[in-house]
Amino acid sequence: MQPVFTGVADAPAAPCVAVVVDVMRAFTVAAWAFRRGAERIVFAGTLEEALELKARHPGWLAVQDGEPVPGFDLANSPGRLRSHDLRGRTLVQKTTAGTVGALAVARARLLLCASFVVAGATAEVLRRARPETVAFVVTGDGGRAEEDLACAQYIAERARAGGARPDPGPYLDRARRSHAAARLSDGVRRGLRGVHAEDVAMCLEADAFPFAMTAIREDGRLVLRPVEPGGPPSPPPA
Ligand SMILES: O=C(O)[C@H](CS(=O)(=O)O)OP(=O)(O)O
Ligand SMILES: [Mg+2]
Repeated sequence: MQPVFTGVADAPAAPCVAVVVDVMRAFTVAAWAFRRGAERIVFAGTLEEALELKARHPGWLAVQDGEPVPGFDLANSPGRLRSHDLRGRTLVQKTTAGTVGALAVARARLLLCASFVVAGATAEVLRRARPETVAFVVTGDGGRAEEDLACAQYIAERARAGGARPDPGPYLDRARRSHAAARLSDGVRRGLRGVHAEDVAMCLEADAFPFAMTAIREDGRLVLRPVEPGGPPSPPPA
C-alpha cells in the first residue's frame, strides 16, 4: 500500500481509496456521535444547506463548528457531544475543514473518514482492502495540519505493519503540540461556548473505538456510517 499525503486543494477528485483525516475535531466528533448511538451523518456543503436539510427532515440534528449558530443543535465538540443520547438519530454536519475535505473526494470508490479514535479500525479496513495506493487527505490548515498528518501517518504505518501495533505515542505527541490543539486550549481559556476543556484530550485517544467510518453517496448526499473491519462490504457508489 503506497500512501500519498495531500491537502484538500490538491486531492484527486476520484481516488480509488481516500482517507480524509480531521483529528480536531470533525471526525472525532463523528466517531463520538456513533458511539452515542447516531445512525448516520449527512455532510452538508454550507450552513444554509445544513439548516435546509434539517428543516426538511424533522428529527435530524444539525452540527456546526465555531460558536453556536441559531438553528444548530450541537457543537462540533466531542466534550459537549458525549453527554447527548443520539440513539437512532441522523446528524447533519458542516465544519470548516473535515466535512469540506470529505466532500472534495466524494467520488472515491472507498472513502474513509478518520481521526485517532478510529485509527486502528481504519488501518484494519485498509489492510483488508489491500489497495495499491491510498490518498490521505490532510484537512486542517491548508493541508499542513500536524495533528492530521500525524494521524494519517500512524494509520498508514499501522496498515503496513499488519497485526502489529506501532507505538502511537510519538504521533500523539505531534498532535498535542499542533496549532489546532493550541487554538482549542486558547478557546477554553477565553470561555468560548463551542469548545470543551476535554476536547483536546478526547481527540488524542488512539484506537478508542472498534469501528471505522465510511462515507457513501446516497440520493445525491454524502453519508457517513460506522463500519466494523471485516463486516459486510459497503455497497459500491452509485
Ligand atoms: O471545529 C473545529 O475544531 C475546526 C475549526 S477550524 O478548522 O480550526 O477553524 O473545524 P474542523 O472541520 O473540525 O477541523
Ligand atoms: Mg481540523
